[in-house]
Amino acid sequence: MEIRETGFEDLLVLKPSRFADSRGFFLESYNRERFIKAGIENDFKQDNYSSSQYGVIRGLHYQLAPYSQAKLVQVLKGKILDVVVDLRKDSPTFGKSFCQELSEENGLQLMIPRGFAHGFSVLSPEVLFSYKCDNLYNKAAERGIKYNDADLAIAWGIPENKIVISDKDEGHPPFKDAEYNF
Ligand SMILES: Cc1cn([C@H]2C[C@H](O)[C@@H](COP(=O)(O)OP(=O)(O)O[C@H]3O[C@@H](C)C(=O)[C@@H](O)[C@H]3O)O2)c(=O)[nH]c1=O
Repeated sequence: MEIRETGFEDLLVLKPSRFADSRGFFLESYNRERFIKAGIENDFKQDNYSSSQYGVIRGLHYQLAPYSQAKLVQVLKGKILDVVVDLRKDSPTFGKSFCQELSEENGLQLMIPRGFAHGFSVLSPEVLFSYKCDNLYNKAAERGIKYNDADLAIAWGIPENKIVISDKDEGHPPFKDAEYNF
C-alpha cells in the first residue's frame, strides 16, 4: 500500500497494491494490521455503499462529536471527485478544502479523519461508492454545509444544469453559519 500525504494532518491518499492476472485483479481494500502499522488506528464500525448516476452531488456531510466519523472511502465502479473540508478549529488547514479524483481505474482511497465535512460528485455515467466509518450513523448528529457555498467555491466538475442533488443537501446552511464542534 502506497501512502501519500495531502498537506492536511491525518488526511491521506492511499493506493492499495493490485495483483493483476488473466482473470482480472485482486486487492486488499482494508487490512487492519497493515493500517495500524501505517499509523491508521481507527476502529471501523460501519460499512456503506451507494450507487449514483452522472451529475449527482452528495454532501457536504458530517456528524457532530461525539458521533463524528472518520471515513475510508473508495470507488468500486466509475469515477468521482471526492471533496473534504477541514472543520477542525485548531487545524492549520481549517476551512480549506481538498479534492481528489477517485476511480475504479486509479484505485485510490481517501482516509478522512474525524472533523471533516465530506462529499463527492459523480463524473462517470454510474458510480458505486464504498466506505468504512469508525462511528455509527446518528441521524440527530447529522449536519451539512451547502455544496455550492460561495466562500468554499468548490469546483465539482458538473455543469450547473446537470447537477442532481437531494432536497436535504439543497437545504444545508452556508459554511459561515454551519454548526460544528471539532
Ligand atoms: C448515511 C446513512 C444514511 N442512512 C439513511 C438515511 C436516509 O434515509 C438514506 C439516505 O441518506 P443520505 O441522503 O444522507 O445518503 P448520502 O447522501 O449518501 O450520505 C452519505 O454521503 C456521503 C457524502 C458521506 O460522507 C456519508 O457519510 C453519508 O453522509 O439512508 C442510513 O440509514 N444510514 C447511514 O449511515
